[in-house]
Amino acid sequence: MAVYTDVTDEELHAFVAQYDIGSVLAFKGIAEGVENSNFLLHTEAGYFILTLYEKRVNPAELPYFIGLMEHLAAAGISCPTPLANLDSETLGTLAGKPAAICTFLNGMSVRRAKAVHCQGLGNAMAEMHLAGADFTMHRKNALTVDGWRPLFDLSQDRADEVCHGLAAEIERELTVLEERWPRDLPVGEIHADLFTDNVFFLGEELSGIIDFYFACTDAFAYDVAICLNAWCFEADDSFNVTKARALLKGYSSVRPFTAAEFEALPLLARGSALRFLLTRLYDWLSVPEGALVTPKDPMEYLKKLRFHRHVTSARDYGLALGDVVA
Ligand SMILES: Nc1ncnc2c1ncn2[C@@H]1O[C@H](COP(=O)(O)OP(=O)(O)OP(=O)(O)O)[C@@H](O)[C@H]1O
Ligand SMILES: N[C@@H](CCO)C(=O)O
Repeated sequence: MAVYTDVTDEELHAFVAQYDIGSVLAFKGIAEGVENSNFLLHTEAGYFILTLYEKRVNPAELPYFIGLMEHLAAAGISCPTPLANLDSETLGTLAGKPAAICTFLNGMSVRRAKAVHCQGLGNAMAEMHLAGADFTMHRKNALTVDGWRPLFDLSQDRADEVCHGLAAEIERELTVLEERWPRDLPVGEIHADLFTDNVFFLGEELSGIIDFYFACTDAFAYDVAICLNAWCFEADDSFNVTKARALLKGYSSVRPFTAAEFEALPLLARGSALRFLLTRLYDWLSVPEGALVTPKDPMEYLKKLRFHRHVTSARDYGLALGDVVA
């Protein structure tokens, strides 16, 4: 469950009174999510999401996340828009935590994405990348190649409890990726956690993107690689090239890939698989006794990583050089 902080009626009313959204009609905690406390807020002006930022979000980075959502929303991207209060501030304090109220987005995440959803995702991701081009703030990606080894150090000794030989396999992979990681690809603001639970659809139409709290300044194609992993594998771990082709076509019809991005895609997909393997491995080994959270399966990402290791070209993902590269 993701309500870590209790908010009293008095605190809530005083907080909402700082905004021009009328008085509170209803307020309830949202169970989904694990990072922050989220509440559905109904006021005389409509529905909103109230978020209290919990300990894994660095308060110093909130202006970047809030600013990026504001910027993208103003550019026409369907993402939560932070509301400014009567003092023109988008970030306040509630129950001792940094807090913001954002617009509510209609739609639902899909349990089983179809190719048409992947195509819509590709379109929207490319539009988001283009819309971020004139955003002036930047944030280093803490979870790219330079951050993986320190993260691995935290789990290395116990990695083989999850799978025999895992520590050695990760060590070999890290060595390869540190050596070959591409550093000269087109960069900009990326979402970096565009999993199915963060994308809403109304039927087959994409209606919104949420949860920008891993967003950072990094290679656009790395965001694409994250999505290949999160959207294009089936429950039996097989890769669905039809979905991948739809995702890549959807993306490149808005923002064509460069030749360097085409070349780098298999390596970026390996790196992205390793990134989620490492964070999941850490979380798996760190679940406190009796905790209610179910950690996500690190092995899913080991299997994805092994798949990409055998990919020799982005053609294997259904991307045709002649078709899409500018
Ligand atoms: N702007 C929004 N409009 C509608 N629903 C939203 C919005 N923001 C969040 N939600 C709802 O709240 C849930 C949790 O939000 P979110 O994924 O941002 O939380 P989190 O704790 O940061 O998540 P995570 O654990 O995925 O990092 C979402 O699954 C969605 O149901
Ligand atoms: N999307 C991440 C968790 C939240 O960042 C994962 O599936 O491992």
